[in-house]
Amino acid sequence: MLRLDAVCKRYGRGGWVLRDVDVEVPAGEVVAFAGGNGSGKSTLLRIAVGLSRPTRGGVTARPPVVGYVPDRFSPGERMSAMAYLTHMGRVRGLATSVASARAGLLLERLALVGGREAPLLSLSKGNAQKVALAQALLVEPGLLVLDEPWSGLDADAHGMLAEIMTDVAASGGIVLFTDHRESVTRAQATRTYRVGDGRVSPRGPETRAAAHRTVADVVLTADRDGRVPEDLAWERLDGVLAVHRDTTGVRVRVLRESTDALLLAALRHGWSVGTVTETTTGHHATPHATTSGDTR
Ligand SMILES: Nc1ncnc2c1ncn2[C@@H]1O[C@H](COP(=O)(O)OP(=O)(O)OP(=O)(O)O)[C@@H](O)[C@H]1O
Repeated sequence: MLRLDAVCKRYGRGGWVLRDVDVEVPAGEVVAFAGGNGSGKSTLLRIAVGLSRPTRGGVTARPPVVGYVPDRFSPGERMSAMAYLTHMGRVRGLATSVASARAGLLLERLALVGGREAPLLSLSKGNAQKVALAQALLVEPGLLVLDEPWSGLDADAHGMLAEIMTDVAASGGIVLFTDHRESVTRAQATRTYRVGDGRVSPRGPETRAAAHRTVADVVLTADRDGRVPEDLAWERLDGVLAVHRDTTGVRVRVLRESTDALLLAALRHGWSVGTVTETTTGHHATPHATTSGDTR
């Protein structure tokens, strides 16, 4: 649970950026804040994580472990991604060996390009973004806050990011993120708020259906007769949240309501269905249905 109560914010003597913002987020939710440039989204996130103080009102029930990825992470540091993350892990209370093992795993999962020993200042925007994300995940966060997290990330990392967000929510954490694209907020969030004119208001049908969302992890493999299936732009199919390709096939996380359409498309393109595992994201997330086997 995270609560923003009657939060108001102005910078100095400027106009009100946020006025009387009331937001209550139960554990297990992925919440999007959509709004135009300068509407106050970043301000809202900084208040939620505790980096900025509201002029009036307050934030209560913030989970103790917070991971934050700012909209821009451009460290002018010569130290490498590994050294930086290990150091940040130690700052967050991890032993050096645990911090460096965790850093290594995260950089591998996020597929940092250019090598983990490259100086931070030499990283591209997208790769720096991956380091910022790894930093936020060094200790499993109860609150993960991401400011425009998709900007600059490549397609593979898009899928991975969506998967990470779902994982945090599935283990009872809260995820807050901003994006100005409605298609993204609709696909990724369990509830969406619109930020504009200083106000933050709930939006869209997903808000009402929010509390528990069921997703399916679909494992697809090459057909048994050895025919090589056609690769699809899985990321573009309806309801797809994450895509992970490996040598044996592809794993796709998809909203339950879009699972049948995804399976149909896969079968039509020569894929074989390995397993379909459903998980409900929400407060008490449990895997609750599994089917397996060749469905052909
Ligand atoms: N530190 C600051 N000092 C003064 N004004 C600020 C500060 N940070 C933000 N603002 C102002 O507050 C308003 C909201 O900015 P904010 O960065 O929160 O918006 P945003 O919705 O995140 O925008 P964008 O989508 O362009 O990143 C803007 O008018 C901005 O100029």
